[in-house]
Amino acid sequence: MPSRVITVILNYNHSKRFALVISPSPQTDHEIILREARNKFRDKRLSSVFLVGGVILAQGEHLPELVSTVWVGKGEPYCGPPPVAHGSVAAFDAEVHLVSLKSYIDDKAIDQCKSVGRLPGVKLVVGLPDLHPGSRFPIGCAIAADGVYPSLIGSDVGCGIALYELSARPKSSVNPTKLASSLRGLDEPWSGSVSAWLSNYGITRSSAFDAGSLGTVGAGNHFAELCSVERIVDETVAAQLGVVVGGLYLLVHTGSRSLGSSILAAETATESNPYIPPDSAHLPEYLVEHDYAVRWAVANRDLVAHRIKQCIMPSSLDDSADAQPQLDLKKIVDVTHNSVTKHTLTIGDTAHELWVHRKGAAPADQGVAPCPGSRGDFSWLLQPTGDGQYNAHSLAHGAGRRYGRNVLHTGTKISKESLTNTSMGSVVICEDPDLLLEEQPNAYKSVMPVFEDMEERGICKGVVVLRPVVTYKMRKER
Ligand SMILES: Nc1nc2c(ncn2[C@@H]2O[C@H](COP(=O)(O)O)[C@@H](O)[C@H]2O)c(=O)[nH]1
Ligand SMILES: [Mn+2]
Repeated sequence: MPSRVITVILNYNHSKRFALVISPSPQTDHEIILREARNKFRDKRLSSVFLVGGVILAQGEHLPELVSTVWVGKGEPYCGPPPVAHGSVAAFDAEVHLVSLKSYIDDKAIDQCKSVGRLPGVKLVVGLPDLHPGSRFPIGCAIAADGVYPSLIGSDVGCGIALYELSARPKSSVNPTKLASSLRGLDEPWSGSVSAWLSNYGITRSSAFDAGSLGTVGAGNHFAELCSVERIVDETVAAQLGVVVGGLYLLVHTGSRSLGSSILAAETATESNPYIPPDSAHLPEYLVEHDYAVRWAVANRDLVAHRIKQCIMPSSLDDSADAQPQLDLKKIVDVTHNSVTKHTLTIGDTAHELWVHRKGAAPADQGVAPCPGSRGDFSWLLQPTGDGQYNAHSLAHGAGRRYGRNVLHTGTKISKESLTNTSMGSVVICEDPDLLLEEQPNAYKSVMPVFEDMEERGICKGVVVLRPVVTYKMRKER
């Protein structure tokens, strides 16, 4: 078993806790946990190790694979959270489906899918062809369970990708360098009324993240990309969407920024992967927060698009003077790829009402979904097909990472110029050198096999192929 990190909590005082790395060792996990706990908590009397629900880890035993939190005590009864549903930490094996013949899939991601399939209540795990390992749970994956595991959705609740029309027929030919230089001020807080913008999405609450973050792309894997149409594969669907050759479009990939992390942090304050059973009184409370983050993320993508249009096609409209600012460009599609939603799925011969967790998976029951490749590859618009049973009503949300971020800092040095000007003729704006390197096209799998794997499995067909023109990540203008 490779090294793993667990949280050790003092049974009678939950504010006392520490992270423990357990590496392969001749000692048992029981011995290692007690030795370290006695040291850290300065109490030689510590003698018992509990798993969630009060199950005792016996002397000489190793921890079950999926356990990430333990409580240590000195003989008193267990004081941690109640047992998980089904009353046991022993998990059941779920079905694991992989949609991949051609796409590269890291073994670690498959192991993560199998581990998740052993969590209580999980009935089906679908690894899509963009599947790749996450720090704890797989990405590019849909997980159907009786109840909800907030940690499986990740911290960026509501993250997704939307496509907007900037211009159906630009007046002059598109010049990537000129367009790139017009994208300014996008990392600054927006000057308009964030509460008025949020009210367009039915959001009347406010958060500490509204003023500084709403309308900004955010770092990491997020991006805004101007694209042209490379090829129309399905004329009928493209016409329904209003996507035409010669048009200029905008893909926006961003989420709920720190709002989503704050929601996950609240759920995981005492346990790193809590389970909310379907009949729990907490489930509706959690869903209120989840839905808030999902709507906030939609509002965020729209505001990023609105600001980008203002940069490229400045109008007389001054957002700071507008009492009720509105999205002023046509949105073609918007899909959320980190969320949980309810679906009916037949497992074996039985139909189940299940919560489908999508961690980097596009819904396949809401019409056309974007599948971005990378800033040096094409992006696809996909029409879902089939009955959604094999793929838990989900599609790949992108090409998926091929290499972890650290790997990209090793090897031959690549010039800034070759990273900011791609082989597709597009321009990249990213003034953070680390991010520029970590998000380079080579970091991602090729999108074509990802698309072909899904098409061959009968879960989607191609509609439009988009070519990147300018990819905006971030500027350092302050
Ligand atoms: N068209 C572009 N696609 C990109 C870019 N950077 C990443 N990607 C793709 O998006 C998904 C997003 O996945 P997430 O897990 O980070 O939400 C990723 O799998 C890539 O395929 C880009 O600059 N342009
Ligand atoms: Mn995302």
